[in-house]
Amino acid sequence: MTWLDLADDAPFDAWTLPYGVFSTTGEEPRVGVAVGSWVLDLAPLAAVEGLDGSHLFAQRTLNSFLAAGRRAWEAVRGWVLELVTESPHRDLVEPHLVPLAEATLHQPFTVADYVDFYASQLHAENVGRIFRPDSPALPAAWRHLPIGYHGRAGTVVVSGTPIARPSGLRRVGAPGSDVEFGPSLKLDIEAEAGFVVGTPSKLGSRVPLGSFEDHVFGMVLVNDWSARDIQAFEYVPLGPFLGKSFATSVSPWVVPLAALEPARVTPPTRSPAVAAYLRDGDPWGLDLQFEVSWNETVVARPPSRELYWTPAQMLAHMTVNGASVRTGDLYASGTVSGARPDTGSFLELTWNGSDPVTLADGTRRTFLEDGDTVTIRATAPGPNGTRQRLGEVTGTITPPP
Ligand SMILES: O=C(O)/C=C/C(=O)CC(=O)CC(=O)O
Ligand SMILES: [Ca+2]
Ligand SMILES: [Mg+2]
Repeated sequence: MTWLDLADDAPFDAWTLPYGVFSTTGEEPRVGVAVGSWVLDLAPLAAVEGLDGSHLFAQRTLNSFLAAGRRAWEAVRGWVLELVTESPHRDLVEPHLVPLAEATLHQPFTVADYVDFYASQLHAENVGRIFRPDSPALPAAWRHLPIGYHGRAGTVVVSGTPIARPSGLRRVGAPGSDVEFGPSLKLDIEAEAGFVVGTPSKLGSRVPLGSFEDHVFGMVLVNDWSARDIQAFEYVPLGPFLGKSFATSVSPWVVPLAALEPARVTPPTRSPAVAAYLRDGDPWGLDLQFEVSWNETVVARPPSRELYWTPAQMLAHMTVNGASVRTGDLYASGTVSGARPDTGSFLELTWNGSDPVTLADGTRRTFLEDGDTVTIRATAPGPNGTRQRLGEVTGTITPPP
C-alpha cells in the first residue's frame, strides 16, 4: 500500500517502479523512477539520504546504474519501495516528485549491441507462409535454438521520435517484376519485449540459464519498425539489413526484472527436447499482454505467454559460443503474435495487405501511411492479483526525407 494518491488511470502503480532518464525545463537530464503520475527524482533524494550510490543517478543515462550490478539494483528497488509505501517518508519524498506531464523523457540507456530474436511460433509460421509459401512454415532450426540476427544499436530511438519512411530497392509488383528504388510501400511495425543487459560477461565464457538475473536488469517495450518490401527483396540469404536498420523504438521506462516476478509463467513444452544449455529448470516465460493502437484504434492484443523461447534462453544462446555481452546490450523477443487478429505486425494482421483493417475514423489500412501513429502498450500480472502497466512505445511516420 502506498501513501501516494494514485489515480486508477495513472501510467504506473507503486510496484512496477521503472527507471528512466528525464529532465524539466532548464535542468539536466537525470535518472528517475516513475510512480503513479510522477517521476521520483532519485539524485537529490539519495543525496539527502546520504546513500553511497547517489552518483549513479545524476547521470544522463542509466548505464552507470546498469553496470552497478544486481546487489545495487536490489538495494535501490528496496529503498524506493520503502519510500513510496511507508508514510513517514512522505515529507522527505514529496518535494522530489515531478509530475510526469512536466518531464521530458530521454533515451534511457546507451545501447551497446542490439540483437533481435524470433521466439513467437505463430509469428514465425505466419511470416513463413507469407514470404516462403513453398517451404515449411517453420525454419529447420527453429525448435532447436532461438533464431536471431544482429540489429543496429545506433538507430535505437526513444519513444516519440518521428520515424521517417525509409527508401530502398524493392519490387513493386509480383515476384519477378522490376526492381525499383523508392520509399517503402509496405512500412510495418513489430511489437516486442526487449531485455536490457546490466552486468557484462567475459569474452570466452557463457551465461548459463541460472545466471540470467545476474546479468539482465530489466525490460522495455520495443517497436522494430520493418519495411517489408525492402526486407523481402534484400534479405536472402543473410537476413534483415536495411529493411529494419532505419529505426527501432523503445519505451522510455525500463521495468526491472524484479517487478515482473508475478508475471512469470511456464513456457510451452519444447519438442524435440532442447540441448542441455537451453534446458530451463526455473523458466522465465512471461505473461505480458500487449495492445497495439493504430491512430488510436486498438487493432491487436498480442499475448506473450506462449513464446517458445524465454529471455533467459536467448541470453544463454547468445553467449554459448563465448561471445560476451556488455552493459547496455539490448536484445528483443521478436514479434509477439497470438492468433489473428492479435498479431504483433500488420504484415500478419492484413495478410500482406490482402485483408485491410478499418480504423475508428472509417479509413482502411494495409501498411503504414505518412502521419500514422502506432502506440504499443503492455500490462502484466502484478502482486496480489493486481495488474501492472508496463508503459508504452509510440512513433509517428513522417514522409521520406
Ligand atoms: O520470417 C521472416 O522471413 C522474417 C521475419 C521477421 O521479419 C521478423 C523479425 O525481425 C524477427 C521477429 O521480430 O520475430
Ligand atoms: Ca523484429
Ligand atoms: Mg528495427
